[in-house]
Amino acid sequence: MARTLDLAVIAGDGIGPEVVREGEKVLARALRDEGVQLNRRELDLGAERYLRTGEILTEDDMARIRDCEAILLGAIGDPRVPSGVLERGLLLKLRFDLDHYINLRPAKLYPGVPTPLAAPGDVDFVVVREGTEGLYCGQGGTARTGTPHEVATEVSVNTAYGVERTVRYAFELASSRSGHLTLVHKHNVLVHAGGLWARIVEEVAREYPNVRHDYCHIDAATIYMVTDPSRFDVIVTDNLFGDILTDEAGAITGGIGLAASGNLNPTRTTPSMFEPVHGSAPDIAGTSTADPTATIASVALLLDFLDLPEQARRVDAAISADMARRAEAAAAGSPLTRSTQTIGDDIVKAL
Ligand SMILES: NC(=O)C1=CN([C@@H]2O[C@H](COP(=O)(O)OP(=O)(O)OC[C@H]3O[C@@H](n4cnc5c(N)ncnc54)[C@H](O)[C@@H]3O)[C@@H](O)[C@H]2O)C=CC1
Ligand SMILES: CC(C)CC(=O)C(=O)O
Ligand SMILES: [Mg+2]
Repeated sequence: MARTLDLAVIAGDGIGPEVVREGEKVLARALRDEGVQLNRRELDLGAERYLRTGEILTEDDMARIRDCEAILLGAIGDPRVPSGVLERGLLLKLRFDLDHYINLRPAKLYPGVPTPLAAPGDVDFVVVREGTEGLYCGQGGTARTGTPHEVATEVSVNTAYGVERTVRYAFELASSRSGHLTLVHKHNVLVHAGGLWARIVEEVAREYPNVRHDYCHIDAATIYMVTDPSRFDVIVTDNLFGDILTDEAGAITGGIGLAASGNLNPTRTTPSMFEPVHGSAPDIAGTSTADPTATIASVALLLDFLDLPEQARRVDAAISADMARRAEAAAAGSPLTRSTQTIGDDIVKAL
């Protein structure tokens, strides 16, 4: 029987619909070549629906999403909606409810791609960011609200269960790569959470004698990321540090418009979600200048996760070919300026 892929599509806000359109174009082409039938289910979620109906994510939406094998998401967030309403109520709710405990964010500098790095070297690492805990749990609140004595708290929740499954995933990944794992945290100050992470890394490390592991405080990690990024292979870190570090990783590898991510539930009991690292970029929405490559690279992660590695490899190769074209044009002194749609079309052609 022919394989089918039931995909939930959440284009979202700002540039989300623009980049998802291109991601879907590439996905459709890659699946067609493999004889896989794509059943797409578009969900009207995000700012427009919220402003129209007051709804963010209903039980019915969740049921329709849970029915799918995977989710392709653009971005969530709109200046017309108070900050956090959609980010927490929609994006984080999806990640938490679907138990996306691994937020996988590869960072690779393609040859010749412009980078702000003085000495680029070999930049090819993966950030394994914990996805369901930490400071993003929503534990906290305010007291004496609106007074000069207001107190606001935001509590970072770290469980041994949550940290261990993330660390274990990162060690597995490291043992399939160069065998080097770095824990990034701030255990010199965040002694409780950092202490737990460091202890669990030491414990799990005993099972992986083939993986060398070290430690880096988050503040120093932001330095090394621009001065010596080749020191990293697999970084494992918490939700907030991983969020910040991966925007920086995007910036050093050619721009945030190239950075892909997968929100994975490795147990496969719920659909995993693939999305660019960037947000809804309201500053460029509607201008057709957004780079869809991050979304297309997220499609490659989706294909790989869904056991279509050959198709994933082909999409990656098409992106590499497009990167080479960019590099050639830049080296010749006439950098390519293409619309979102043209970049998508060019990558489809390269497939
Ligand atoms: N996963 C998600 O849905 C995320 C949502 N957000 C939300 O997005 C909104 C905007 O947040 P910002 O902090 O401005 O972050 P952002 O990532 O949307 O934009 C940061 C900068 O990167 C540029 N940029 C982003 N994507 C690009 C692309 N594909 N091609 C070229 N340039 C690109 C933007 O123009 C902007 O200058 C907020 O509402 C925020 O909460 C932010 C990050 C992730
Ligand atoms: C908007 C946040 C909830 C998410 C974010 O910035 C990210 O996951 O990179
Ligand atoms: Mg982010």
